[in-house]
Amino acid sequence: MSNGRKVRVKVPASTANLGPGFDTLGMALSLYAWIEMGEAEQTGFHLYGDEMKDVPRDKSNLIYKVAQMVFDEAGVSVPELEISMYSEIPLTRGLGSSASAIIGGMVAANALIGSPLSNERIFDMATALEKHPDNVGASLFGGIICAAWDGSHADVIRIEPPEDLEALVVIPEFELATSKAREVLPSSLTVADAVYNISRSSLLTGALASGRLDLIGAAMRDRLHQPYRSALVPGMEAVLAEATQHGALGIALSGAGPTLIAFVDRSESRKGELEAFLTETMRNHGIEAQTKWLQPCRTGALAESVNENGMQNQSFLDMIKGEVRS
Ligand SMILES: Nc1ncnc2c1ncn2[C@@H]1O[C@H](COP(=O)(O)OP(=O)(O)O)[C@@H](O)[C@H]1O
Ligand SMILES: N[C@@H](CCOP(=O)(O)O)C(=O)O
Repeated sequence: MSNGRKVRVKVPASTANLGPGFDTLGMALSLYAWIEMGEAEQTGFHLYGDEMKDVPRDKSNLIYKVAQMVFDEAGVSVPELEISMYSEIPLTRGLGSSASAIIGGMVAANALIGSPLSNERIFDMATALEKHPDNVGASLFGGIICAAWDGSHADVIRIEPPEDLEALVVIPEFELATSKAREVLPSSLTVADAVYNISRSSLLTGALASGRLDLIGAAMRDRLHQPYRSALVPGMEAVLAEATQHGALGIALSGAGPTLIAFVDRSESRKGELEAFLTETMRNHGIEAQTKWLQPCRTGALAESVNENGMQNQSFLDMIKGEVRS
């Protein structure tokens, strides 16, 4: 029998790598997915929004599967679930939709059974599934994360994003699966390229931690993945080469792409020029792309009970309408 308990989780999107920090640096962004989960007598899904149209509505759904992993880990049995989800995070574009689904599903499932698992355990379980800690860390902890995965455990440091940092994402219309964008990577690198990336990744971490926005442009350069992925994203090479001349502090492929992410100083006066440059350059290469101004998101996935003490008793859809309007 269902105990009637329900939880809701709001989980942010993320951008991984930030240029040189391949599989280690990530940042949460102000673009969200909302998940409601409750124990049920029969499993059912209510998926809303354009991004959810091709997502499975049976027990093969990622949210259902990760919830069962959490219950197994905690030693409890909750076989039937009612799951609602709305997401504004585009799928397969390099903004961490799979990581947000994994983290959102795990955090919701854990909250539903009284939070027996620590966030650190959830981080390890999510990283084992996603295979790299950069997106899942950002969606779980918020802010900027630096993480290292040894195959069974991820160590992580969270950095508070600099106050003045703002992001412009350029989201091409086409999809690019992370698995496909990993297939084009070389199996080995020269020491010179490894040093190039280690030094910039370290510099970028230091620059973000100390608010040295002036160093971001030089620090975001990469020789480990972007040169190999540029053939998959027409226009990317030109955009990466020239965006800093149009007001960007720095620019990178977001995660495995095809989205590109430019960082700007909030007070930058050439934001319109940058947006026009990015859109037109992509269009000149045959790519239509949508732009969005986003903020670094300082909080990670948050769960709250739906019915407890009369709090949060509005319907999932009414809650979404209020959240997305505001
Ligand atoms: N809410 C969700 N429910 C089920 N599967 C999802 C959900 N969100 C994402 N996914 C899965 O994750 C895939 C996208 O992951 P990936 O290729 O890593 O790209 P990205 O994480 O950058 O959006 C989707 O094609 C889909 O299979
Ligand atoms: N470090 C990974 C990040 C993939 O991010 P996604 O948002 O594209 O899933 C990589 O670069 O492959």
